[in-house]
Amino acid sequence: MTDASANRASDADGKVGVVIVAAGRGARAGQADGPKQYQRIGGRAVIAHTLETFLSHPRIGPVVVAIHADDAELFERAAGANAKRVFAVTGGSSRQASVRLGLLALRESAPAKVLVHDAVRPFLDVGLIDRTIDAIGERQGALPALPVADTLKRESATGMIEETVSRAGLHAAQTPQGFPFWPLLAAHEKAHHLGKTDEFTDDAAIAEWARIPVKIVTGSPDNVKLTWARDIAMADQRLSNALPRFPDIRTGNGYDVHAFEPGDHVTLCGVAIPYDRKLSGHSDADVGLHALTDALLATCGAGDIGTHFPPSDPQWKGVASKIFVEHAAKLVRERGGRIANADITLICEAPRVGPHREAMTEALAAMLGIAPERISIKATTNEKLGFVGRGEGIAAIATASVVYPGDVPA
Ligand SMILES: Nc1ccn([C@@H]2O[C@H](COP(=O)(O)OP(=O)(O)OP(=O)(O)O)[C@@H](O)[C@H]2O)c(=O)n1
Ligand SMILES: C[C@](O)(CO)[C@H](O)COP(=O)(O)O
Repeated sequence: MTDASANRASDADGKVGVVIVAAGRGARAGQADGPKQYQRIGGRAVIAHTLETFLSHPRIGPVVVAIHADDAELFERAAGANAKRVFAVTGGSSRQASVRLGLLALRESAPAKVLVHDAVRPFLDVGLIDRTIDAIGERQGALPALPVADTLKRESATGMIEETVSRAGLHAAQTPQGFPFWPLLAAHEKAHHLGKTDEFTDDAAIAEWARIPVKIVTGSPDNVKLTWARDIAMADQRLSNALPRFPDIRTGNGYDVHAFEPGDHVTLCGVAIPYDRKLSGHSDADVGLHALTDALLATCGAGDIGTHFPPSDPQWKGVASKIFVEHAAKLVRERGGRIANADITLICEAPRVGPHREAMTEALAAMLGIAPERISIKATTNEKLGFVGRGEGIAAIATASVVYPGDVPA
């Protein structure tokens, strides 16, 4: 709790006092790990969202939070730095009792107007606060409410419908409810002294009993009260959907090189190209497909081509490298990945790649199961530099992009 004077606001500065009731046990929500106001939605406690909205509103002055005697630690943890910007008081055994204790704690600050709000309505907004404050009069309260939209039925003791109740003029009450401070406190005190300590489920009802007129202002459909476990799950879902998403797009690269040896063709990107030499290797030495296999494996951290097809294993002797690429694509798919594109650059002085590009693209599209426009095959010479430039072999660089399910974890 803070130094009271730091938060004290008076009529003079026109700031509005607030009582947030947070002393309930949340029996209907039935959360095993603490009352609903301390459950996390969108990464923060329910009450932290509620506090934030009030504390960042320019018209709001002193804020009192009525908490349960057992919840001091939970509250401090949930409110974080904001715990020091409010007065925490111990609430009572009913909502009404908690409101009264909160109002008593505000007496010293003596605000002209007070808002009473449920901690478990975290989706209130600035407009709703303003509308409510604006409608408070010297002897008039303000209640945000929405017209009832469902047809209403009264149930009999036997579980049958007794009657259909007209919904004309009926509204569902929300909070924050606003009142001139002293008349509301007087009404609560009177009820308390008459032993009426838990018969009013909201402050508009106690005002009605004390003959304080209450004006209805438009509520907000978002301003739901979290009552059941399902409400908490939906609130969390709602806030999570509102967070920026970081789709799980991953890029992998691969590099390979094979030397020439005597022969009559080279196999590049699955296509046999007549040539006066061949590439030496354990398999068909398709340097482009080897680089691409590594790029695909890299997108899911699945090692490299040697992890899956060790050159020491005789079963891979002379095989078509297509099986390496198809295996890597299968691993990607098994993890839910969708290949967005594949890009291969072949680096050689000869043979010429251009005339075979279309056939290579088609072969790769079939291997990967993606459209040809998602495949790019490029070739370049090495400007006669280095081993590639001297015509001793062919190098290849490949890049693959894969979209995996879900988001990048925070
Ligand atoms: N003795 C009480 C009871 C309720 N409240 C507060 O009043 C608001 C609305 O009450 P409700 O939704 O009924 O909360 P709970 O009483 O906690 O729920 P339940 O009735 O399911 O136990 C909540 O912010 C709750 O913490 C309070 O401050 N003190
Ligand atoms: C005050 C209130 O939020 C108005 O709708 C509501 O009455 C409080 O909840 P409870 O279940 O009646 O305690």
